[in-house]
Amino acid sequence: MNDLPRTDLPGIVITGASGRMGQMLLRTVAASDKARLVGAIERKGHDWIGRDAGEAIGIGPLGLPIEDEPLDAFARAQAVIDFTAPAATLEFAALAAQARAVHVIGTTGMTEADIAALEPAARHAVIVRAGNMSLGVNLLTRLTQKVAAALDEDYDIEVIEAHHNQKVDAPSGTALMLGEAAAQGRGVSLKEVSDRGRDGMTGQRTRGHIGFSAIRGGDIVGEHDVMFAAAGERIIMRHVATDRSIYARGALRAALWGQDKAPGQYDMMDVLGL
Ligand SMILES: NC(=O)c1ccc[n+]([C@@H]2O[C@H](COP(=O)([O-])OP(=O)(O)OC[C@H]3O[C@@H](n4cnc5c(N)ncnc54)[C@H](O)[C@@H]3O)[C@@H](O)[C@H]2O)c1
Ligand SMILES: O=C(O)C1=N[C@H](C(=O)O)CCC1
Repeated sequence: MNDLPRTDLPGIVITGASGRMGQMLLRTVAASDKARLVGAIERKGHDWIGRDAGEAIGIGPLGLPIEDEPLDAFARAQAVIDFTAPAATLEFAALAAQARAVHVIGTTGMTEADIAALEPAARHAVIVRAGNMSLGVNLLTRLTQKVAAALDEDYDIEVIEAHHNQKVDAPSGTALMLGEAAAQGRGVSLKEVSDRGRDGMTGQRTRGHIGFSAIRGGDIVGEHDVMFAAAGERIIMRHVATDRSIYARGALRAALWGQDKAPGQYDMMDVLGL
């Protein structure tokens, strides 16, 4: 047990505490007057284990040591915010369900099989999962669906994303969310119309397909364009993230929103009422 003051505010555990998002989430929850930090988790063997989470991220002592036993931490939490990696997220889903804690999943790069494997956990606890937790991207997603529904296949849909050079998955979770929304708007299955990784003699573009391109470089936080390209005109809708706090604020909002919901799988559209 840590020596944080006990209050009635929902207790939150952050997994992947040393990561780019883990650190931003620790800052966001520590500064919030709507929740309190009750745990910070890293993988076994990480050199931050045992260090005070606040000192490790440079905001001063929080009285919260970084731990490597997730279930112990989840048992004293009302929510777990998890931006890590697919294998870790599957493990955390089972443990969060055991603890009946809301599991907010920001992790991307999950396969269809990974997502299906969340279902047993969602029978016992609330899971909120989204490839992007920001208000702006979720609005763009809804707009994309509406524009795709309004236009026919004379408009070629392309999703272009750019991220930092440490990102390990492509297309980004956000790009897939946007592509899925475009496919839904058109009334087609993304799986059947998705064009990824064009290279070499690809032949002409297939009418009705949705294309994806990924740029990786430097410290780009996250940029997404949805392009509707037709003869004589192009509509381009763009979201540019300049600070990871937009994702952390969305994740905290999801953790609080989930407190009185029935077990099941939800996304940020549910949280934001979009
Ligand atoms: N949904 C969103 O809004 C959103 C926004 C930003 C990033 N992301 C996603 O979040 C994930 C993390 O991104 P990042 O930039 O913070 O990556 P990162 O590599 O900086 O951090 C990941 C952290 O997870 C930790 N981790 C891995 N396995 C673990 C385990 N078994 N137990 C405990 N900790 C473990 C790593 O040690 C690392 O500290 C990625 O999938 C990324 O795409 C999603
Ligand atoms: O930095 C990342 O990694 C991000 N991942 C999410 C994605 O894959 O879309 C959200 C944007 C930042």
